[in-house]
Amino acid sequence: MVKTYRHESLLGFFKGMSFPIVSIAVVNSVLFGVYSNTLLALTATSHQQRRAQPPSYMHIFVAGCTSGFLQAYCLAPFDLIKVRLQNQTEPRAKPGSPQPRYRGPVHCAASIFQEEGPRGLFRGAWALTLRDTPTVGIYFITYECLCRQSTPEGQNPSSATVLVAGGFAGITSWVAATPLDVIKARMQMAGLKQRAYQGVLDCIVSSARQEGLGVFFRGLTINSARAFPVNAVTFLSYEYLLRLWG
Ligand SMILES: CN(C)C(=N)NCCC[C@H](N)C(=O)O
Repeated sequence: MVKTYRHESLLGFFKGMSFPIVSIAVVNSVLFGVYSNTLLALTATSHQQRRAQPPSYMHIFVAGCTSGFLQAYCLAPFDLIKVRLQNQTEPRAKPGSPQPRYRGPVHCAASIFQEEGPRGLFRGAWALTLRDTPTVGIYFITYECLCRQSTPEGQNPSSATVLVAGGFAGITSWVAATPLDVIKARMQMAGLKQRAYQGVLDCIVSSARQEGLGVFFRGLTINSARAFPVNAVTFLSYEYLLRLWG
């Protein structure tokens, strides 16, 4: 954080943000939409009825994994652009300093498309899918379990319960996701400077060989620290919007 601030000023912390702001709305719509509609298909109960007839944890896990799998493909191109922009560490445009490779998210998308074709925008998508499918299942199971434990039978959880359950759902799922999150980011950065990997397994094995097993927990603290507030607010918005419109 100190180096980023010194080297790139406060703006360095908001690198690559314009795209996730736009994309996270689309990705969350797919994430929560697929989750809720898969649960509807599995249990024939709508969001409102679920308090009275709570779905089984197996159904919640299956619905969560289904939504994790489908949202990963929507997320992949946006996530690639975010990672490429965040990993540009050249200082802000100073005369004489090397210019960053990408001028912004649109230029980044166009450059990847030109240099690597449309498939280039899905670099790391397989690692992202492996990361998100099981962990989004864990995400929703943790949320539903914590909500049920703190809410009387058949009632809606309070705002405080939703915030705490959502926050811990975020932390739990990101602890499980961090190892593949590290691999995903390496796959996305590969082919830029260092050699591209032969696949996810090659990336896992060579990363472990060169840097030891600790490499899979790089960024765990920061992932968990941000996951609590982000997902607390996400679930509160989800619950209230559905009650408003449900
Ligand atoms: C561990 N993973 C991948 C998840 N829990 N994904 C579900 C939503 C994550 C949320 N948009 C966030 O940025 O934390």
